[in-house]
Amino acid sequence: MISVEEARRTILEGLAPQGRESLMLMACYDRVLAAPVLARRTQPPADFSAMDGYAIRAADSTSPHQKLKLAGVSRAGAGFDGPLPARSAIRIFTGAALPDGADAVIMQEQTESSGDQHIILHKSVQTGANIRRKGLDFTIGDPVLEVGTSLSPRHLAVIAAANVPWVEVYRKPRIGLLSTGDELVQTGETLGKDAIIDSISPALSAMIIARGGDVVHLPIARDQPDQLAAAIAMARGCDLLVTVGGASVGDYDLVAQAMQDEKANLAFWKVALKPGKPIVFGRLRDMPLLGLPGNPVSALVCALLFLGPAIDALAGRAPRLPHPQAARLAGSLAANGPREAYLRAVFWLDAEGHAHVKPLPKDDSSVLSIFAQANALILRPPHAPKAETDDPVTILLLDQHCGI
Ligand SMILES: Nc1nc2c(c(=O)[nH]1)N[C@H]1C(S)=C(S)[C@@H](COP(=O)(O)OP(=O)(O)OC[C@H]3O[C@@H](n4cnc5c(N)ncnc54)[C@H](O)[C@@H]3O)O[C@H]1N2
Ligand code: MOO
Repeated sequence: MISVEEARRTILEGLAPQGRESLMLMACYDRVLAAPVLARRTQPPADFSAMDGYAIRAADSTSPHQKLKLAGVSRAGAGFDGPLPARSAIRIFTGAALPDGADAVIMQEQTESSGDQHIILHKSVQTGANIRRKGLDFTIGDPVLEVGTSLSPRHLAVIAAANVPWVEVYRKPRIGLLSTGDELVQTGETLGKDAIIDSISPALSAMIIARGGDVVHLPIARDQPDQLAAAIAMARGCDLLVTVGGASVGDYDLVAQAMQDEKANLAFWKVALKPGKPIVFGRLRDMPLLGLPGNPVSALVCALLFLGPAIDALAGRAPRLPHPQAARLAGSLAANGPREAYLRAVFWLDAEGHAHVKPLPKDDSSVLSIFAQANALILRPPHAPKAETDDPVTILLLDQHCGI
């Protein structure tokens, strides 16, 4: 059995974006840049006022109560035409271009109108006061964003300001999703005596979308080699095929077998992890295949630890994992066995901001109702000794960011 870390490294090593496309800016939210964004204009395009007030020569403000003639107006989008006349001021508004010859803006609160087309200055101002210089933000040709940036609203703002309407992004990874098992039916279908509802596909489907992939839904494959082979064949063109169930050693657990039959390159089929020991990874011809275990909690914990980072790598992002955090244990834990364990738990902050975590009961990998109450996992290294109330433990938060 290999470690969680080694398994993740093996999965990620061969994964990279499989294509790129040019998209309209407004369609780029949460996509990943495949080329740097270069500014197609200078921003601001000229020296602009940062305040409502008067454009002046700073030298005219040095003597107290200086009176200046009002020579015109400069508004955002409609600047004053011509140079600033001597011993004059131009009424100027925030975002308006500075007239030639002016080298400062005095805020209107620091002036007073004398009622005869003149103003009186109540303060002296320095050269450059309240001016946003041309190119303060960026200059034409400047790289404003780098390859690999995950585009959030603030990134869209700078791309728009740089006058870039089309953006080069990586194509979304296509993730095939294939559940296996004779017992499986879909939610809402008529239930046979031994039926189990496929609860994992809807969860993984949501996670794939949340992590930036497109889901290719494949039909449930029954526990027969030819059915599984047919379903796998339908996944052609996917960037990654995820199978669920059939990853263990039972007579009807066919995923590793199918990979051997197809002469796939099988990298591993067991990881020292609890829950989630039977997890398969390999390559079928050119397509990577991640075989998740069928127990629902195991499948979702494996998705968090392996599938999420794999989608990130295929999408061109740095692989994301929940950040480990320290918390005080509220309860007790038995010594851990040889597998790295992830225990369902509830985390909270007390009034002083200290983190606490309480392990949840029924730690069986089929029990979804408890997993649904958890907001954290306690991470137990292999062979961790038993732990008691107030002992420090490491937790991972199950927040929106991880997609589970
Ligand atoms: N002799 C051994 N038996 C098992 C081992 C082992 O090492 N030796 N490992 C156990 C562990 S750990 C797990 S986890 C499971 C994983 O088994 P499989 O990946 O082969 O999954 P199945 O046998 O197909 O199903 C297990 C369980 O999960 C239910 N299931 C399957 N798919 C879904 C789905 N899409 N939605 C909801 N529930 C699903 C299925 O009905 C079974 O109850 O193997 C242990 N056995
Ligand atoms: O993945 Mo299995 O949980 O370890 O039940």
